[in-house]
Amino acid sequence: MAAGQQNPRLVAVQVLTRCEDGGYVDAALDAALQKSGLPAKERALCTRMVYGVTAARRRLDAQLAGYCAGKKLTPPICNTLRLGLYQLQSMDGVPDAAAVNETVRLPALLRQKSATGLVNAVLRCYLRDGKPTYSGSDLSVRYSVEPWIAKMWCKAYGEEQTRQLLARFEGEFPTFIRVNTLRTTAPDLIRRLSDEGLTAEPTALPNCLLLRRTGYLPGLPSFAEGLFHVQDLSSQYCCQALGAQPGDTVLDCCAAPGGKSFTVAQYMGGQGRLCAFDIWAQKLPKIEDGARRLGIINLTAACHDATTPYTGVPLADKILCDVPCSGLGILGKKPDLRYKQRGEIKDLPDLQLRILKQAAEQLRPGGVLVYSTCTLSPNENQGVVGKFLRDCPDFTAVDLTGLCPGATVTDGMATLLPHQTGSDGFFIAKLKRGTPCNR
Ligand SMILES: C[S@@+](CC[C@H](N)C(=O)[O-])C[C@H]1O[C@@H](n2cnc3c(N)ncnc32)[C@H](O)[C@@H]1O
Repeated sequence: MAAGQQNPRLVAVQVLTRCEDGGYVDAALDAALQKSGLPAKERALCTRMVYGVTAARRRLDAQLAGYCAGKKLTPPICNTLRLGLYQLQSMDGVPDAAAVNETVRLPALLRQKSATGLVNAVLRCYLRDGKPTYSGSDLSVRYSVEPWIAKMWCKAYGEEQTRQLLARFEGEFPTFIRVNTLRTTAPDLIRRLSDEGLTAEPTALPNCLLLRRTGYLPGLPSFAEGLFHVQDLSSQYCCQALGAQPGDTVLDCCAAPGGKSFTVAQYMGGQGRLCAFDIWAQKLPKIEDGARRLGIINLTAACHDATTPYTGVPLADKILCDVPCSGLGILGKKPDLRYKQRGEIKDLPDLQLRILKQAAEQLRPGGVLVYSTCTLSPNENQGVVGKFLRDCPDFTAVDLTGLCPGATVTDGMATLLPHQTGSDGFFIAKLKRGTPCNR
């Protein structure tokens, strides 16, 4: 490492320590990497370490407890030990000797030199023991989630499904993209991406492609030309469920950063009216920039709190309520969500129901509303829709059987479990408003 250059492990420990008080890993890492001046390869290493240690934190702590009993650890030293153990367990490309030697240097760099001996002793002892893996039967420790999450899933899906679901979150998640049908076709985009060195494959869903190898996608000429946007398969099924048609009036109540609005606009063939709302004005430029890049001309982005009436907005043919949620379906991509406390998300079902009921007021008779989340929490999913259907008898659930291969459909509503669909954990309910004669 050149003199004065940042150390990727040091940056990783600093980010991990900063996030322990509740900061978001992705934001803290982005900010630290920008300041760090690290070259691309070291940035990738640092990123892998931060995400990996975060995803395994609960299990690493359980294992470290056996080596550090009775020792008082400061947060930076605790994170140094987690990082050391993680490298020895999960980073095949880092030789054991390098993992230990580089990690043992960190206490001095963190101005906690007195902990050097402890870090050295713990890591060498773990190596001498033959790098044992966690041998307990507690799913929440083995797969590193808060106990209430494992318990909730065992109750909802059974223990074996929960094990498979949690194991899936430890693997790599593929990248899916959405063909911009306003500008190209799937076969043409596949050829174009191949010229740019990427392998894209069709999926069961038309115009959804799976990328086998990815790099920095926004750097591709085809991206700059607006031929696609990145969007998970589950989100694309959600947009398909809405069934927007050219000429429709469509509201997207919780639209930022805009991925689903863009796909819906493509189903609309650029014709009709698409209002993309979000409560945060600072998020609107992301929607507007994306729409501009993709050549979408029938989308208007505006600031609106979806729990309040939509004044001056026409009744809609289709409404998408992709509500704020606990995100438990995307633990593989956002590892810090594994440690959400139940209390932090207890108010979400109430907010989600208020957003859904307000949207319902804005739907024309005979219109269709899709309620979706990227969480696997029955309270936020079937619980909210169940209450809605009881309170709003002019709505019925449209059966989503057959929408997405591998999805579990109960009472017409689809739950997408990642180990069954190969995509994000997701929930989709399609609700139709009766026409005056059948209300
Ligand atoms: C799950 S995200 C939406 C993702 C988006 N549909 C997409 O596909 O790109 C939920 C969004 O709801 C917004 N939001 C939260 N509370 C809201 C409210 N009361 N009214 C409108 N939007 C809200 C958040 O700012 C966030 O952007």
